[in-house]
Amino acid sequence: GAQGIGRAVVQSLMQSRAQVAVVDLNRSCGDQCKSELDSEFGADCSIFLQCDVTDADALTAAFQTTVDRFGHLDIVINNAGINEKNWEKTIQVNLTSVIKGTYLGLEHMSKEYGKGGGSIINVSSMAAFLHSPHQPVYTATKHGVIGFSRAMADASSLGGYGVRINVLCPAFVDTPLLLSVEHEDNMGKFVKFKDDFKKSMNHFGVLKPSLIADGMMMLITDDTIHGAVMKITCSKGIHFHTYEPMST
Ligand SMILES: NC(=O)C1=CN([C@@H]2O[C@H](COP(=O)(O)OP(=O)(O)OC[C@H]3O[C@@H](n4cnc5c(N)ncnc54)[C@H](O)[C@@H]3O)[C@@H](O)[C@H]2O)C=CC1
Ligand SMILES: CCCCCC(=O)/C=C/[C@H]1[C@H](O)CC(=O)[C@@H]1CCCCCCC(=O)O
Repeated sequence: GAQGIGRAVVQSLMQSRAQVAVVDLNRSCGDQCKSELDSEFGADCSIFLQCDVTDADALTAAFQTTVDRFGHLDIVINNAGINEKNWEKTIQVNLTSVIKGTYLGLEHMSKEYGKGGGSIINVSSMAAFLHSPHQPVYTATKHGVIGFSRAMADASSLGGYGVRINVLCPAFVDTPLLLSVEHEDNMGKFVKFKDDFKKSMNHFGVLKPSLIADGMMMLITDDTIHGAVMKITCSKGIHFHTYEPMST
């Protein structure tokens, strides 16, 4: 992502000397992000690829271009997310493309395909734990991201893929997406519940994107974390959801 949480994560990755492909639909935002990264880190360390993640062929090509450019892939972050107005599109961006991005990540990183392993982080939301009348389909997609990622993490363990798969669930974060909740263009008919949403935001507080980047870097660098669901909230900071162990 070229803005919001994605932009903060790119900054942290590049400060840690990673080479990064920024994939985003928004060309002007992507161009601006790329030129900022070039000034700070040099032009060879990043590429911007304009891509609609719901276009399966374009997403496949973006992965291939990245591998062609940098030689291999170690980390995939499926971060793109939109709000509610067009519910089918919301499912395509928030869930279908996360699944597609995970499968493409495995094609390029899994030991099953003779690759060297890696790490995938799928971005969900605290909306997966505390549902909201303001965003029913957004909420459903974020539940879906967790279910899919946990099951894939188990598949990766059992299949010896060598790829860690984790989920990150932020509460409210100060990004352009958060401002979108005031607009009918993004929320559709649920915009009328915006006062409720704002009340919840005032109550729980709003996080800085840099804290989400810190959580993301923990998931990337700690190779003991696999199949985990990280939550980030104002009240508890970075922490993990605990699940009942599965009965056998
Ligand atoms: N901001 C918040 O309060 C929270 C955000 N999240 C999640 O974090 C993720 C990032 O959100 P933010 O940075 O806040 O949003 P944002 O709107 O600031 O950034 C999202 C980026 O995704 C890109 N994007 C949207 N549709 C796309 C598509 N079809 N193809 C490619 N790129 C596309 C946008 O151009 C934008 O640059 C999302 O999955 C969101 O659901 C989760 C919890 C809280
Ligand atoms: C519109 C995009 C931003 C979406 C932010 C988000 O994911 C919001 C989730 C809220 C959901 O809609 C209803 C809520 O209550 C969620 C936020 C909850 C934050 C909980 C923090 C708890 C704590 O501090 O302990």
